Amino acid sequence: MTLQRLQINNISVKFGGLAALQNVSFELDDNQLLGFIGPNGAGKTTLMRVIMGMINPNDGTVILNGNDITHLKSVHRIHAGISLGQQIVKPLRGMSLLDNVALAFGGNKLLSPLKALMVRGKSAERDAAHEILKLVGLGDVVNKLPNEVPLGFLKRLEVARALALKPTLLLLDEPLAGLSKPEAEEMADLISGLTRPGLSVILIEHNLPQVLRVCPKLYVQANGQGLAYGPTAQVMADPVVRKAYLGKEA
Ligand SMILES: Nc1ncnc2c1ncn2[C@@H]1O[C@H](COP(=O)(O)OP(=O)(O)OP(=O)(O)O)[C@@H](O)[C@H]1O
Repeated sequence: MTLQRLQINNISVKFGGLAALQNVSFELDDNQLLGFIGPNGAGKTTLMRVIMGMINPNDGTVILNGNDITHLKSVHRIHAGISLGQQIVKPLRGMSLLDNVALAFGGNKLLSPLKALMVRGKSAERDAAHEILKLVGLGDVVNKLPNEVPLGFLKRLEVARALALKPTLLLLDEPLAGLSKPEAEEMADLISGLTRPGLSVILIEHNLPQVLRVCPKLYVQANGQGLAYGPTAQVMADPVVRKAYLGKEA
């Protein structure tokens, strides 16, 4: 199944007295790469967690392909085609890069991570994991342990693990953070290349030059509120965005 449409409708989230998200709305169709930007504390990660089912919103709905998934558990959202690459990479340190991906690959079929561990040896899954690692440029280091490779590789591994769940909607939370300029450029190209009919990507990033280079569409948020959404050039020309996000009007 491909992504027909993700609809975020008036989502609000409160953490105690703090309104982390206030009436946030946007839509995403298939084969789109949406850059999701905003200053620190804007609520970007919170919104990704709402889409992934890790946080229950106080108000609003998340609609996937016409179905209300607002209160669906994360595991069922994974089965429905949503996957998340997290900001802080947490590979299983005692396992090779290949096994890290093979394990995630089993995880899209099983409800229990423990059961997924038991299928990690299956050769079909290891073969598929190898293909995914090649896709993210890690084909030559599949047998290395996470501690033996640089952060740039671990960021790619996180993308590979998210891809192993066979998503139609991939959420990536700051995949360029901590990378050098050339590494960030390569990663941005990699992400842009992943987007195709059958896979849409939401890219949360602080690296504005790379976001502007590869994302045809942007969603901008500040202080828990959506500021602008649309084609990149149009959004970046919006005086509200320039003032609130970039700190200047012209
Ligand atoms: N579990 C939580 N409990 C309480 N407050 C939280 C929690 N998670 C996030 N917040 C607060 O909600 C606000 C939005 O945080 P969030 O991490 O979503 O922002 P962000 O845009 O992803 O920021 P950054 O770019 O710094 O990662 C912040 O003020 C943050 O401190």
